[in-house]
Amino acid sequence: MTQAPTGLPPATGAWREADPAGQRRWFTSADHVRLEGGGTLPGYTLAFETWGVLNADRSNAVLVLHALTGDSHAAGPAGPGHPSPGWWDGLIGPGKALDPREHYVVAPNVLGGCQGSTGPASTAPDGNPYGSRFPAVTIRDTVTVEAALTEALGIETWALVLGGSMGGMRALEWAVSRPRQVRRLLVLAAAARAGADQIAWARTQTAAIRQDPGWHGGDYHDFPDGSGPHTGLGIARRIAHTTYRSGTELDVRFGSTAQGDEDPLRGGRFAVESYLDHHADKLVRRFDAASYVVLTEAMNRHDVFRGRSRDALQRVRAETAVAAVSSDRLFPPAQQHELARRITGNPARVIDSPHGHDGFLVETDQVATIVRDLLHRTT
Ligand SMILES: CC(=O)SCCNC(=O)CCNC(=O)[C@H](O)C(C)(C)COP(=O)(O)OP(=O)(O)OC[C@H]1O[C@@H](n2cnc3c(N)ncnc32)[C@H](O)[C@@H]1OP(=O)(O)O
Ligand SMILES: N[C@@H](CCO)C(=O)O
Repeated sequence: MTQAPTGLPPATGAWREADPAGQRRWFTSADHVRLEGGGTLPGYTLAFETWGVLNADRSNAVLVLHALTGDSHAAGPAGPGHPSPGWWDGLIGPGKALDPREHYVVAPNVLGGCQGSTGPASTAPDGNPYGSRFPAVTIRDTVTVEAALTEALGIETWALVLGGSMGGMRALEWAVSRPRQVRRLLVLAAAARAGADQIAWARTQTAAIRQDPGWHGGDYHDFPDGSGPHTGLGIARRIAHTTYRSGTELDVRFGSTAQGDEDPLRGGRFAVESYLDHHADKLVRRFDAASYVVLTEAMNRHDVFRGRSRDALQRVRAETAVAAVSSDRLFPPAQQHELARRITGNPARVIDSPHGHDGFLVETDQVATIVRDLLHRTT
C-alpha cells in the first residue's frame, strides 16, 4: 500500500499497488494543488506504469507522455483494465528503442483523465463525483503534478521526455518549465501553442458533448442507469478521428464504397461512415466525456509563451528533436518546423506517412529511429 515501486521511499504521497495482473500503480498526493486557471484540487492521484529499473545513478529514466485519449498502458498486451495492447508497443520493450533492460520508462495517465488519474469522474472529498466541479486544468498543471510523481520516484533528471500531440505539448512544457530536469526532448506532432484551427475543431467537439441532453451540465457520473453524453462523445470522436487521418488515406482506403451489403441509396452507410461509427463506439466504451472536455480544453489553452517572454523556447536546455507527420492536417508540419527552428535552429524531422496526425502512433519504426538518433547524440 505504501511501497514505492522502485523501492525508494516517496517524498510525499502514498503508493497503491496495482491490478494484480497488471503493471499499473497509483501515486496519491494529499498536497493541495493551485491550478493555473485559479481552481484548486485538494490532492490527486496519478496512475502510472513503469518498465525496467531505475539505475544506481538514476540517469536512465524516460518519461513517456500520452495523447488525448491515451493512458499509462504504453506497452504490453491487453489485459485487465486495458482492452487494447500498449499504444506505443512498437517502441517500448526488449530490443526496441526504449529497452527496459537499459531504460526505466515511466508513463503516467494525465491529470484530468479517466484511466486511473484524478479527473471529473473521480470521487471528490464529499463522496460525490467531481463532475462539473472539476476545475479547468492546463498543460502546465499536468506537468506540475507529474513533477511531484517524478520527485516521489526519486528521479532528479529525465534522460528523455517524449510524447505526441497532447503528449508532445506536455513534453515541451516540461522542457520549458523545468529545463534542468530534461536532458533530451522529443516533441511529435505538436506545436508551441494551439492555433485557431485546432481550437475550432476542438470547440465543435466539446459543443457536441455539451449539447447532448445526457450531459446534465457535466454532472451525470453517478446516474445509476449509466446514462451520459455518449452520443455527443461519439460525434466528437467522429470529428476528431477525421482530423487524425489524412483525406488521401480515407479516399484510398474507403473511397465511396458502401459498407458491406448496406445501400447508401436506401439509408445504408458508406464504409467510411461505418469506420467512424466504429471508432466512436470504441471510445464511448472506454472514455469519459467530461475528461474529454477537460483535456481538449487543456490542449486549447496550451501556450508555452503565456506569461513568459517571447524567448520562452530559449529556456530549453535539452538535446531536442521535433518531428512532424508529413500528412498531418491537424498539426501541420509547418508548425513543427517553426518549433524545431526556434529551439534547434534546424527544421523538424519528418515522419513520412499517409496516416495523418495518428502517424506518430502508427509509424513506430520511424519514431523509433528518431528516438535512437536522439539517445545516441552526445550532449
Ligand atoms: C483501449 C485503450 O486504452 S487504447 C488507449 C490508447 N489509444 C490511443 O492512444 C489512441 C487511440 N487509437 C487510435 O487513435 C487509433 O486506433 C490508432 C492510431 C491507435 C490505430 O490506428 P490504425 O492501426 O491505423 O487503425 P485504424 O484507424 O485503421 O482502425 C482500425 C479499426 O477500424 C476498424 N475498421 C476498419 N474499417 C472499418 C469499417 N469499414 N467499418 C467498421 N470498422 C472498420 C477495424 O476493424 C479496426 O477495428 P479494431 O481497432 O477494433 O480492431
Ligand atoms: N488518436 C490519438 C491521438 C490524438 O492526438 C488519441 O486518441 O489519443
